[in-house]
Amino acid sequence: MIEAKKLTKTFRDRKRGLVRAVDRVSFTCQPGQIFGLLGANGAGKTTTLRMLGTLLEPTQGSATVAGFDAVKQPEDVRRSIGFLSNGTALYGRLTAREMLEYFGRLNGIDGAALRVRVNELIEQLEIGEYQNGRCDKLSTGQKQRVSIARSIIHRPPVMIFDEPTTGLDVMTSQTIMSFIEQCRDEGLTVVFSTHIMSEVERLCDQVAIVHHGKIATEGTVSEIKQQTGEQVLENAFLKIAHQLDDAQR
Ligand SMILES: Nc1ncnc2c1ncn2[C@@H]1O[C@H](COP(=O)(O)OP(=O)(O)OP(=O)(O)O)[C@@H](O)[C@H]1O
Repeated sequence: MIEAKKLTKTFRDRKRGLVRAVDRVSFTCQPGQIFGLLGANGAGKTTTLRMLGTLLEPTQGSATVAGFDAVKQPEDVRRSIGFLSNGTALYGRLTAREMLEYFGRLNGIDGAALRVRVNELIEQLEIGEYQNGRCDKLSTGQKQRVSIARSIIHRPPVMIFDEPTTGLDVMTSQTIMSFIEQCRDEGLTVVFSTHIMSEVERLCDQVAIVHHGKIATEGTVSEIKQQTGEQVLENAFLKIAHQLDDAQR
């Protein structure tokens, strides 16, 4: 489970002064649920996910991830999560298989257990054909499959996806979305960020619309449509964003 309580992050920016990137964001995501953060560029999605993933410390507020406090127990949180963004790096000189073995060892898996887990992921994600190819020679889609396998090798109970399909073609995006669904079906707690409406419609059990660092509204996709009186999620999103902008003027 993930519980964010009034998570806040301010950055000191040379040009803009103090930037409140995330402003008192609270939400809960249960096991077997996909929670989506939907927002435009600069809304604060990545910063929120990075705080959950212990990559950034909140200025205020707190978060519990898989029962551990993100500030006080960062090691435990890191062991309990898989983090996938579209920039998740692979080491070019390693083969796909070596890459998975390497990350398995980093996560304390070794010997026969490591072989079994790597083989399982190679089969599940259809990496077999290019498992012995160097990562820098793989196509974007192939790399993304290896990145997925890498992020989940230690069987974390929580998965965090930061705009995982940005810049990918339709086929690769479909692979990622199916994988996100599979995580949910296996009972994992899944949080992901996106600005793509169709992904939210397909995947999210619960969605929060993030605008200028704040959660503007939260609910199921149909609740948000109903709230705004809009049939199309994009229109509902725009309406909420405009209302918030008007209120701030
Ligand atoms: N290290 C930083 N220093 C200063 N400002 C930052 C820093 N990181 C993020 N910001 C600012 O915080 C705000 C939120 O950024 P964030 O990357 O979280 O948004 P996002 O919703 O993920 O956007 P995108 O979809 O473009 O990735 C933006 O105004 C951004 O410029």
